Formats: sequence, structure tokens, C-alpha cells
Amino acid sequence: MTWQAAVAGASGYAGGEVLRLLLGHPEIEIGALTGGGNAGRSLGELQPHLVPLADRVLRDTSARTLAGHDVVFLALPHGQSAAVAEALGPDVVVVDCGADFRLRDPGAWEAFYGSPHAGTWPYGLPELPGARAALKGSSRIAVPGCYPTAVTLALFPAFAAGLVEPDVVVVAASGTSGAGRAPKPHLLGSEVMGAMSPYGVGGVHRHTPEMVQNLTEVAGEPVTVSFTPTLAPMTRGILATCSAPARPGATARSVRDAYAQALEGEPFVRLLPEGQWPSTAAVHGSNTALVQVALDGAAGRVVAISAIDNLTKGTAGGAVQSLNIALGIPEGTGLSTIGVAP
Ligand SMILES: NC(=O)C1=CN([C@@H]2O[C@H](COP(=O)(O)OP(=O)(O)OC[C@H]3O[C@@H](n4cnc5c(N)ncnc54)[C@H](OP(=O)(O)O)[C@@H]3O)[C@@H](O)[C@H]2O)C=CC1
Ligand SMILES: CC(=O)N[C@@H](CCC(=O)OP(=O)(O)O)C(=O)O
Repeated sequence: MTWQAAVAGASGYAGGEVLRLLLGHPEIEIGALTGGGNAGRSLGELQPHLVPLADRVLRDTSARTLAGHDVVFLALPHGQSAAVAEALGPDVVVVDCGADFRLRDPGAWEAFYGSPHAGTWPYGLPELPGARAALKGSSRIAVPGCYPTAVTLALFPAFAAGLVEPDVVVVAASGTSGAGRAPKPHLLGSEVMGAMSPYGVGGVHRHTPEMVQNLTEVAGEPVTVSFTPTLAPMTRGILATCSAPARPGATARSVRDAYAQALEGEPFVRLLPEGQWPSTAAVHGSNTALVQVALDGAAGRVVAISAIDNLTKGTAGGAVQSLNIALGIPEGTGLSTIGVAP
């Protein structure tokens, strides 16, 4: 069976990556491509790497242009998905790469996004306990944020096994594509090249409540997360360094065994052999998350590190993986674990 999919936000980074993956997906046919101010321009001008789609013309984003598709991917700025999704019937599978439907707590949404909460959809991180069952057959999917994907995959095994206290510290570096394509002064080449810079410090980054939500659910008790994002001079990639106090009785062996057990059989999460550490270079363009963990005995902390490509596993790859589950087709269809290196 073939499904026809439209992509709203096709001129952006997330939309472009969705299209790169859909071009290799044997069961999806690419339908309407829409944008905002760039509507009317050809995709070849805006996304020259998507050669088979070069002659396609971007249409405006409206209920009319998105009508008649089996699947609609929304890769629009935060807060824009809800109105578009409302016009799409319950029979259309809507995959939102934005944040609008990720959070369950309306208070947390309003505090971090400053607008009324639109609702909550099944969360597209299949590796979380119970997530695959919620996604199966669903016609609505909320794709996680890129940092929450990296952090949740690094830490959920420790919480699932009760090995750590609910008091997490995360410092994560992201490539500049995480900030989207719209011009911003702090993303000028001369600001980014040769520099690493923190931003969103002090618990104000909007991905904090999403990490709290995920880890609290796995832990079964409230988890706090002190999250510091940094911008790194690379286009793609997130390296998340996460730690939490070890609970009494946790040993290097019990930590390792818990991770091996939680991640066993996961097609897109690889626990590295002992002594090997994740690198963003190894996941460039792939849907893989690389994870490693250690017990820092002197400091009494479990330290877990993950690397993902923010646009692949962190957005479009996670979106396609979750869509495959929703449609009932093999989870890895159209997705690769193979990176581009060096
Ligand atoms: N970049 C990343 O790593 C990640 C991004 N996401 C999410 O994906 C979504 C898109 O992000 P990203 O691709 O980075 O952003 P970009 O700025 O690169 O792209 C935004 C897209 O939305 C379109 N758009 C903007 N305003 C409007 C409008 N008023 N009406 C219709 N279309 C509009 C743009 O069209 P035009 O070009 O015509 O203006 C463009 O296609 C965001 O919600 C983001 O949170 C999620 C995870 C990671
Ligand atoms: C480097 C950079 O700026 N990254 C973005 C996160 C991008 C992302 O995944 O988040 P959303 O899907 O929630 O937009 C940021 O920190 O805002």
C-alpha cells in the first residue's frame, strides 16, 4: 500500500529533512509541498539537495492545499500547527514536528511558550516505555524536541532501573541547524565559527519541561532537570552530557546491565562498547542515537552521554519512525542507521 504525504514547511530545515527521508521511503508518495513567505518558489531554489523534487513549486499552507492526503507532516514554527491540524480530519495522519502537542501540562506549556495550550498528542519517542502502543494506529503524532530526544534516550534506562536520584544535570551542545533557517544575528558565521556559546541558561529553555515530563513518567516520581544548551560550530548534531546522583547500591556493573537491558533490540539506539564514547560525527544523517554510560564513583553520579543528528533522529527520522508505527508498517522503513563520515 502507498500513502500520499504532504509536507508543510517544506522550505525549512526540518521539512527538508522529512523530504530527504520520504524520497527513500518505499511506501510514501510525496504530495503537496507548502511554505510561508517562500510559497511560489521552486524547491530546487530552496533545497537544492532534494534533486528529484527540484521542479516542484511550494504552495501556500492552508486547509485547501493540504486536503486530500493520507499523511500531513507539519514542520512549521511553534504555535502554528494547531490551527492547521484542526482543519485536517481524524482520518488524516498528522505528524507535528513542532512543539504544539508535546506537553501534557497546560501550565508548563503556557509558562514556556506564552500562549494557550492546544492539547496533547501521542509522543513520538518509540523507545520510551509504552510509547509504541500509544502510537500504533494513532492519527496524531507529536514529534519530540531534539534536545529532549537526546536526553531522554541517555537517561531513561537509569530511571527505569531506579539507579539514580530524580535530580538531573544536562549540558548539551547542538549544531546551528537546530535553530532553523530563519536569519538570526547569533547564527552569523562570524559569531558561530570557532566558538561554543551557552544560551537559555537557568532553567528557561522550553525543552526543560519536556525532559521533566519524560523522565518523571519513567521514574514514577517528580524529576528536576537543570538544562544548559550550548551552540557548537557544526551544522548538525547534538551531544548531550547528562548526570544524576547514583542511588545507594548502584555499581558500574548494575548500571551497565540496566542500559544493556533497556536498549536491547532497539533498532535506532546503540549502547556503545565499554570505553567507547559517542560522537556527533558518527550519526550525521543517520537515525541512530549512540549512548554510553559510566558510574563516577568518586562523585557518586551516573554519567550518560548521547549523540544524535538533531534533524534526523532529533526530528524527521523520529517523525518517520513514529509514522511507520502508526501505519502498522515495519518501524525502520525508509530509515538508515548508517551515518555520513568523515
Ligand atoms: N531544526 C531542528 O533541529 C528541529 C526543528 N523542529 C521543529 O520543526 C519546526 C520547523 O523548524 P525548522 O525547520 O528548524 O524551521 P525553519 O525556520 O527552517 O523552517 C520553518 C518552515 O515553516 C515555514 N513557515 C514559517 N512561517 C510560516 C507561516 N506563517 N505559514 C506557513 N509556513 C510558515 C517556512 O516557510 P518559508 O520558508 O516559506 O518562510 C519554513 O518552511 C519547528 O516547530 C521546530 O520546532 C523540531 C526538532 C528539531
Ligand atoms: C541550536 C538551537 O537553537 N536549537 C533549538 C532547538 C531546536 C528543536 O529541536 O526544538 P524544537 O523542535 O522545539 O524547535 C533551540 O534551542 O531552540
